[in-house]
Amino acid sequence: PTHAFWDTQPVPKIADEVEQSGPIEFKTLDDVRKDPLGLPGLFEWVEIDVNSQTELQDLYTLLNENYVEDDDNMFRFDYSPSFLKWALQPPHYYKEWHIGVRVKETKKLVGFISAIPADVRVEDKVVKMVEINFLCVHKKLREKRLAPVLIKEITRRVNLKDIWQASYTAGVVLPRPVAVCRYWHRSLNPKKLIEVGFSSLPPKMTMSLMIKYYRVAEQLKNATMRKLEKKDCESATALLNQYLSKYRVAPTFTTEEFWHWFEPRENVMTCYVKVDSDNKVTDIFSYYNLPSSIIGNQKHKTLKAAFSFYNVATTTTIKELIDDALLVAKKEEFDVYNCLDIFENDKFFKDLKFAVGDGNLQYYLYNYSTPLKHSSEIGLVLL
Ligand SMILES: COc1cccc(CC(=N)NC(=O)c2cccnc2OC2CCNCC2)c1
Repeated sequence: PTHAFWDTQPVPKIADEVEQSGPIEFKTLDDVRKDPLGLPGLFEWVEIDVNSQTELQDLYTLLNENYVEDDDNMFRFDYSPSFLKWALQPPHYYKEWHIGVRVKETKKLVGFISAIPADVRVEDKVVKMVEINFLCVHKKLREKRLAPVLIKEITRRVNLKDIWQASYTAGVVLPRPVAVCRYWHRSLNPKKLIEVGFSSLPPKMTMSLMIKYYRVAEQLKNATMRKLEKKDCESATALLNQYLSKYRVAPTFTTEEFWHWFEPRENVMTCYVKVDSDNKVTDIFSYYNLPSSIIGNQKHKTLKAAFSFYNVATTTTIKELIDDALLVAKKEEFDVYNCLDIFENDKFFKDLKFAVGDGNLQYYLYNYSTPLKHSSEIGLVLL
């Protein structure tokens, strides 16, 4: 059976045509098991305490060695410990939602899944939900049906907090995508990208021509853009929430949540703003730092990648804004700047010399049916 597990879950069938948006099943706390799901005898459930350096390091190592790879198995995401701590501890997080599976005897961490709270509007309804991320089973334990157990256990623990919906992304097609998105890359260090096999030298192109072609601007188009500061938060949050209201699927942020997600954090989050004469934020660009291990390359160990986060252009154009993001990312020594074709991103791909990637990223909602969206109707970014 293609989807032995997913056909048992409250998600729309692949072929479903839905009209109205809304929950698929209705359960109450009484319907939720109070005890953890059963695990095969060798394994035990643990809570990963991301405030513990050693447990955070265990999580880092599990993901560094066993998490998502590109389709050609040349690269594997290499989330840093400080990134993971940031991603897992937004306001109102629960430590119970940082679930690990360890081998009883050796205490080796062999599985993980996480949830964080998020208010996500779907069409005209704000849904209290969680964002599921970092589902990972050790390479040596694949095909043992561990992932369905991790998914059921995180679902149970989220339900215990009276939350019944979730959002998640995956490179694979499951029942049933809310949107199918393409990813696009903008070379910043073409020489290295060609050396590691991320990009190839087009025919008739020389390396020096390639370097020249991808050279970024010398100066910011928006000369007054500067790093976000705490004093900007109120107006930046209002600006972002207002901007996101035009998308069919988008989060809403409190000022506290905004500051957690956008405060500049070295090697994790970069956020620049432009303010008007009243010191109100009018434009924002932001990206997160997600390197990838380069599998089997002796000269280069790591691909430095910036991933576009949330951007708002009101006194400039999105093209000029992202041009400035590229300049700052180059200055921060990133090799590549990655985007999905969500928001209005397809307006700048060509002019800013992005190249389309070789895969798709699907967006999903759990226990919530809604008509399929075009990628440009998505205003939600998962880490
Ligand atoms: C270049 O190194 C890679 C290492 C692992 C996977 C991929 C391909 C891939 N799967 N890319 C994405 O999912 C992706 C491409 C552009 C923007 N965001 C993305 O994913 C984000 C959001 C979902 N969680 C992972 C990071 C590339």
